[in-house]
Amino acid sequence: MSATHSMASTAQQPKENQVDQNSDFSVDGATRQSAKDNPTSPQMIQTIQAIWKKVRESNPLTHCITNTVVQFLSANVLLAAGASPAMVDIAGESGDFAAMASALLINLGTPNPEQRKAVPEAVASAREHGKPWVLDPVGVGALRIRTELAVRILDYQPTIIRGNASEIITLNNVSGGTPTASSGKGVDAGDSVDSAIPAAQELAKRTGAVVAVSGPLDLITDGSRILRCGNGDALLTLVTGGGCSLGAYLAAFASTGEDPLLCAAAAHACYGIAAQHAAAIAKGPGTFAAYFLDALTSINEGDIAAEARIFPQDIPSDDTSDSQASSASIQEA
Ligand SMILES: Nc1ncnc2c1ncn2[C@@H]1O[C@H](COP(=O)(O)OP(=O)(O)O)[C@@H](O)[C@H]1O
Ligand SMILES: Cc1ncsc1CCOP(=O)(O)O
Repeated sequence: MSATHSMASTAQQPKENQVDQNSDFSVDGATRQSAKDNPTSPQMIQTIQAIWKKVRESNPLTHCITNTVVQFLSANVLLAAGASPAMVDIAGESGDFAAMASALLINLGTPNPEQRKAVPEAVASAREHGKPWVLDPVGVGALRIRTELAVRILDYQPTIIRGNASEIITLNNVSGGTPTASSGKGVDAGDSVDSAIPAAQELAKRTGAVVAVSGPLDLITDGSRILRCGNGDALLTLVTGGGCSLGAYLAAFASTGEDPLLCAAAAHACYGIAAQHAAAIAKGPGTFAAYFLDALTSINEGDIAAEARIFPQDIPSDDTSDSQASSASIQEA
C-alpha cells in the first residue's frame, strides 16, 4: 500500500512478489529507491512529452486482438490516451484492418480458435505494410496452444514484446534462447524483473524487438540499451487487465514511429504516472480503475516533467565500452 493511498481494510492486498511504489525495497535488486536516486534527464523528459503529445494529436487507430477479459479496460485505456481502439479479431478481417490501422496489439490471453486464425493474418499484414505491432504472450510456456502461436509469430518481427518477468523468461526459453529457470503462475509473474534481464536482452537481440518487462521497477531493452521505469502503483496488479492494457497503450505509443525503445519508455512512464495519481485518491481496486482512466485522460506535460522516472541502467556484460556508450546515447535522446 502506498504512503499516499489508504486502501480499505477489506480490499485484497497486492500480490506477494510486488511491493508498493513508495517502498524503498523490492524483490528486485534494482530497487524503487534507485528510481528516486536516478533523476530523469531533461532530454528524456522532453522525449516522453513529445511522444505522449504525438499520440494525443494523431489519434492513432489501434487494432487490438486481445483476450476477452481485458477488452473493455483496454479500449477505455486507449480512448483515455487519445487513441481510437478497434477490437477486430476475426479471420478474413484482421489482415485488412491491420493494413489500415496505425498499430496492432496481439495479446494471447484467451486464444480461441477464431483468434488463432486472425492473429497470423494480422501480423503478416502488419509486417507487409510496415505497421508497428506489440506482442503480449500472456501465460506463455505452461499452455501449449498459445506457446506454439507465440513462437510462430515471432517470425513476423514484433516491434515491442511486453510481459511480466516470467512471460519474458519463458518466451525466450521456448523460442530457442538460453534456458533460464522460471516460476510463473498462469498469467502472473513468479520471477523478479531483475532475474529477467539476461532473457530480455537475449530475446531483444534474437528478434529485433524492444522487450518491456513490467513489475515493481519496469525494464525496457533493445538488447544493447536498458532503461528502467520507476512509475506505477501496485494497485495495477489488483485490476484485471492492468498489464494487458499496458500492451494496448504501448501499441498506441509505437504508432508514432519514434525509436521503439523510447516509445516504450514513454508509455510505461505515462501509464505509471496515471496509476500514481489514481492510487492517491482511490479507496481500493474498483475506484482505482475508474480514477486510473480519469488520470490517463488528464495527465499533462507538467506531470511528466515532475514525475517521470526513467533512467538508464548499465548493461551487465563483459563489454563495458558498449554499455557506457549505450547509457550516453540514451541520455542524449
Ligand atoms: N509493485 C508494483 N509497484 C508499482 N507498479 C507496479 C507494481 N507491480 C506492477 N506494477 C505496474 O503494473 C503494471 C502491470 O504490470 P504487471 O502486473 O507486471 O503485468 P501483468 O499483469 O502482465 O503481470 C505495470 O505498469 C507495472 O509497472
Ligand atoms: C485473468 C486472465 N485470464 C486470461 S487472460 C487474463 C487477463 C490477465 O490480465 P492482466 O495480467 O493484465 O491482469
